[in-house]
Amino acid sequence: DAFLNLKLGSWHSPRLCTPKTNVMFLKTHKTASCTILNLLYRFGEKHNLTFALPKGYHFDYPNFFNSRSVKGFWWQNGQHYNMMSSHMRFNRPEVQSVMPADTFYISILRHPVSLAESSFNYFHFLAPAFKHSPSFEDFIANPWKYYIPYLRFNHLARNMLWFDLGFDHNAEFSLQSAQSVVAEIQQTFHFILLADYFDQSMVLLRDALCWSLDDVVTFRHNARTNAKPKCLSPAQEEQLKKWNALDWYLYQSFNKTFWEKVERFGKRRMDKEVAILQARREELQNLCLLKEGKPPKVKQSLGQGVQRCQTGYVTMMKHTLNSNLSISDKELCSRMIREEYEPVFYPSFMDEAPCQGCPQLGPYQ
Ligand SMILES: Nc1ncnc2c1ncn2[C@@H]1O[C@H](COP(=O)(O)OS(=O)(=O)O)[C@@H](OP(=O)(O)O)[C@H]1O
Repeated sequence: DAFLNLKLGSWHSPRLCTPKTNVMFLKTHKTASCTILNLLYRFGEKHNLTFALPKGYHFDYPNFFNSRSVKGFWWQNGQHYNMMSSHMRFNRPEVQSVMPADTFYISILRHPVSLAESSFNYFHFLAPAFKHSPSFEDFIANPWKYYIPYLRFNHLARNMLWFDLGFDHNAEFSLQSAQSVVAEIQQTFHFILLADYFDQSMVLLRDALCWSLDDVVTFRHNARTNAKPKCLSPAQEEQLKKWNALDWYLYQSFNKTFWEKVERFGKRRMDKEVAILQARREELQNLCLLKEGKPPKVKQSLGQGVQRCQTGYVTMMKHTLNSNLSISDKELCSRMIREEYEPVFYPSFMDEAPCQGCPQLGPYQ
């Protein structure tokens, strides 16, 4: 059925809604956010949209977002952008001063247990708490031995999503305050995606934005190749949830609303659209990528400066294009594999690389 629809090109049929072009994506860490960035850049490029870009590498992360960190922004000019999508610590009034009033706000969460594992590996040398723990297991067993609250970058080791969304990641958990934070997020963000249900998220996103299905087809970006599945015990998982109690509450809340949305969308319809999305991804992977979606490993190292999305402390998957592509397929495929801040593929709306002139170091240096 999915393949039949695929062949008939049903997702190209005209929609009875107007595609949204003003989108703010709060790019949280280790949540498939580079993959989302890829689709936003592609959509922006296709529709000639403007992006609010940081003056440096990030919007002054981990400090709160300030409109002064947007390249070329001068609030007195009353200028606005269509899209904003780099890492930041969210600050609603400042973001609203840069983005138009009808902006569609989205962000993405991931289950705190797998998020912690990804974060421990990726940010091992950046978060002091991780750096000083001999192993992930040691950290889980006794995080307070390694964690000093409010030490710069230690938020990457505890309630990182809560922090990125602009709240105090060291606050004691209380149901009342957690509920009020969730309510505030719900007031600001129109849709919270879940990395753990990426394809379902894409189907809902496409529906909410009135985009085409091809607009939300992506390859997986920024994945580790050396990620051995960690066999954590149920007790260790519980410890991690307790340690990240604010993020765990956040995740549970938005997981619940996510599945309510799926219910409203229709489960059968969801299954069908997910199947079409997956079939299209496979088709594009077969067309574009060497060895059908099994890209060769590339050891990233600090100082390369190109793929700034990647710190170099872990081995990342690097997509490699098939060599015999036609000119038009090559253009399509190049866009599909474009990483965050890859100057070679800078679209026209990025007149210069945001990192030009920056020291060739990894993130946050
Ligand atoms: N499509 C899709 N579905 C599910 N998961 C995905 C997807 N794309 C990327 N990923 C995983 O997201 C992790 C990278 O997240 P980010 O791109 O947000 O990282 S970063 O903060 O910008 O460095 C990284 O997780 P780990 O591999 O566990 O580290 C990616 O594998």
